[in-house]
Order: sequence, then C-alpha cells, then structure tokens
Amino acid sequence: MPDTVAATSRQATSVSPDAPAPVIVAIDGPSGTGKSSTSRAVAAKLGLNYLDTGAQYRAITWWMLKHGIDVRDAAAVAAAADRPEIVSGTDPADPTITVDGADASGPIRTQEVTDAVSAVSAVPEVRARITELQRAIAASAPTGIVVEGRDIGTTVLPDADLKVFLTASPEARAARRGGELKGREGGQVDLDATREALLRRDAADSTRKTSPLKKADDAVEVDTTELTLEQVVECVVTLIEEKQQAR
Ligand SMILES: Nc1ncnc2c1ncn2[C@@H]1O[C@H](COP(=O)(O)OP(=O)(O)OP(=O)(O)O)[C@@H](O)[C@H]1O
Ligand SMILES: Nc1ccn([C@H]2C[C@H](O)[C@@H](COP(=O)(O)O)O2)c(=O)n1
Repeated sequence: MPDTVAATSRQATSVSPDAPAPVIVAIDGPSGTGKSSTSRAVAAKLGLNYLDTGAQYRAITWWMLKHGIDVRDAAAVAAAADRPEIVSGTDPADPTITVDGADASGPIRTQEVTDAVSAVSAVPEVRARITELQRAIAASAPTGIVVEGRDIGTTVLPDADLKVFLTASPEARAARRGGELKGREGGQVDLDATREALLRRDAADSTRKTSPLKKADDAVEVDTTELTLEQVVECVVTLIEEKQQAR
C-alpha cells in the first residue's frame, strides 16, 4: 500500500473496562526547547504512548528528497503528499518511524532533511495528510498519549486535556543542540551558527500560513532555560496529575 499514509501505532496495551478515559497531552514549542526528551520521559513515567510529529514531517521530507521532488516547488510537493506510507511506532521506550516499510529514523536526522523540512511542512496538503495521521494515532492510544510538535495544541488536538508550550533562550537551546552534535559527530561545534540555524527554522515555522508554530491560548508556558530535564519532566507530570484529579 505504498500510496497511502497509514495510521498505525505499534504499541499494544490492554485496558480494563473501568479504566479512566485516555489522557491527551499536547506539547509544543520552538526547536531545542526539550519537547522530545520531555514528552518521551513523561509518557514512559505515566504509561502513555508518545508521538514525535516532527519525525513525521522529517519522514515525508526525506521521501520527497529521495524521489527527486524539488522541495521549493510547493505544487510538486503538494501533488506527491499522499504517496509515502509513513508509520509511527509510539512506544516511548522505542519510538520508531518507517517510510514505505523502511526504517527512516537515521536518514530523517541528516542536515539535508533539517534544511528542507520547514519548506515541506509549510505545504497545506502535507499538513492535512500528516494531521489526519496524527489524529488517528492519538484516537487509538489506549491509556492516552503525549504528542509533541509545533501545532498540536492549536490545530491537531485542540481539545487536549493538557497543553504545554516549552520555551528556552536561544543560547540555552544552541548549547543543548551543540552538545548533541558534538556527541554524534565529535570535533568543534560553532554555537553561533547553531543558534542562527535554530532561529531561522523557528522563523520559518512561525510565519507559515497554515498552522504556524504558536502557543495555544490555553497552554501552560514553561521556560526551561534554567531547568534540568528532570525538573521539566516533573513539572509536566504534576500538571497532568492535577488535570486527572480535576476530572
Ligand atoms: N531542560 C533541559 N536541560 C538541559 N538539556 C536539555 C533539557 N531539555 C532537553 N535537553 C537536551 O536538549 C537537546 C534537545 O532536546 P529535544 O530534542 O528534546 O528538543 P526538541 O524541542 O524536541 O527539539 P526539536 O524541535 O528540534 O526536535 C537534547 O540533547 C536534550 O537532551
Ligand atoms: N507539529 C509539527 C512538528 C514539526 N513540524 C515541522 C517544523 C519543524 O522545523 C520540523 C522538524 O521538527 P523537529 O524534528 O525539529 O521537532 O517539522 C511542524 O511543522 N509541525
């Protein structure tokens, strides 16, 4: 079925009939604010599924590049938007992503994909396709899900039980990303260039017409600049537990 985007979650969990309703958590924010690390850890702690929506936009971008589609040509991208089959595995202990059956977790993290992803994800046909997939995955999570991205609270899951918007100073974000790059590639990392690249991507993602990066009016903003990852995780877990107690 190569010409469809499949709605598939690979984590099977059994739920008793009197279990509480699934909890839906939306975590948004700019690049490098800690969305993926926080969401994964929170989901693991609370026994929820986890969805990295950036990975899905990266996956469709990788497919476009692999198939020779000019990612600056919005009409060409739109025409191909429904062709790749993208499958996300939502176990926080082992999140996976495949494109047309092939593991895409490595290729989607290349610089080529990072440089092209904002252009591809700005195309409305791409967003419609991926949003549909995200909603289907969220609706099928047995105990609930933590979904992280840029437009989850505003567009994908506007009725989420909790919305969190993570922020951090550009310097802190560049230092975090720099640490990651150093660990992966070794050598010296230019923190100024890393910071500029983050800000460029944020600007592109915040100014696109269709569901730009934006804090939802009812989201709780958490500035992570001075917080450890463990503190951010604790903060989000507490917010979820408060919501669950209030139900
Ligand atoms: N509070 C924190 N303090 C220090 N480092 C952190 C914190 N939160 C996350 N990190 C580290 O910062 C890096 C970026 O985090 P992460 O990938 O979770 O951010 P992100 O918001 O998902 O980024 P992107 O949107 O670009 O995918 C990772 O190396 C992560 O371990
Ligand atoms: N909900 C989302 C998630 C991601 N994107 C786009 C914009 C990002 O620059 C890109 C990659 O995301 P990352 O892996 O850095 O989290 O994907 C989006 O438009 N909407």
